[in-house]
Amino acid sequence: MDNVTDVTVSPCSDSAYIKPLRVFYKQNGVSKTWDAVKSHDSVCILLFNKSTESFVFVKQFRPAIYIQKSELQKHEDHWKIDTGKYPGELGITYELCAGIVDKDKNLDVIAQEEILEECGFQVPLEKLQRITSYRSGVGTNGALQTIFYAEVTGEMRVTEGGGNHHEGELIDVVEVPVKESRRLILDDENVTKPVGLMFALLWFYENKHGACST
Ligand SMILES: Nc1ncnc2c1ncn2[C@@H]1O[C@H](COP(=O)(O)OP(=O)(O)O[C@H]2O[C@H](CO)[C@@H](O)[C@H](O)[C@H]2O)[C@@H](O)[C@H]1O
Ligand SMILES: [Mg+2]
Repeated sequence: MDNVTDVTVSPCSDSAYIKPLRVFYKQNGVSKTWDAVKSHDSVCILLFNKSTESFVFVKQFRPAIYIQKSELQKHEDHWKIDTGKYPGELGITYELCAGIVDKDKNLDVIAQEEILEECGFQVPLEKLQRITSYRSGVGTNGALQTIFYAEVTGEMRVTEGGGNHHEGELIDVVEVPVKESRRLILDDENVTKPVGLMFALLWFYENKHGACST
């Protein structure tokens, strides 16, 4: 998964996923500009495996994280990244199972599909608990992310998960015991993770303490 080579980077103006835009506006009569990215909303799911008393997370290579942690070297109309100096592991994250809202379906249905595709669990819709929603960023991308919680068991696992291979998705499903989650994931700044995952763990510790024996 972290065997990432031949990295080149170019400007992007025709994406199916994001639209970089410049916003011109007046605030209290003062002219201003702001550069922002319009993108899809998303859903994510905190999965708790009752059979193993573990959280189910996904690990994957995230190009957006990788380029932030690397140095871009200009080459004519594009950039290169020296993967000897900046190995692919820099872009590996721990995340909640998640997906973009790019279909005209209810959010819980999209969440259900992502759980199956990425983690291999068949979860009935009524088992999905909507926790809340928040803005995933405020500076450049203010897309809405809705977070769900679902308890699963070993019997609900129908595939290995791993993402949609036709879309090139390469995902490792990792189970982290609740007892070790604070130390392994939450407290360790060397684990690259989005804030939604940290929020989800704190929400669980506060609201689902009785869901396991810890
Ligand atoms: N920018 C992009 N460039 C190229 N291909 C892309 C792409 N975004 C998605 N894809 C394609 O769509 C596939 C499915 O992606 P998902 O629906 O699982 O969204 P993802 O979890 O990556 O990000 C979603 O969920 C995370 C986790 O919360 C949010 O941070 C994020 O904004 C949201 O897109 C990817 O495997 C890839 O093929
Ligand atoms: Mg995803």
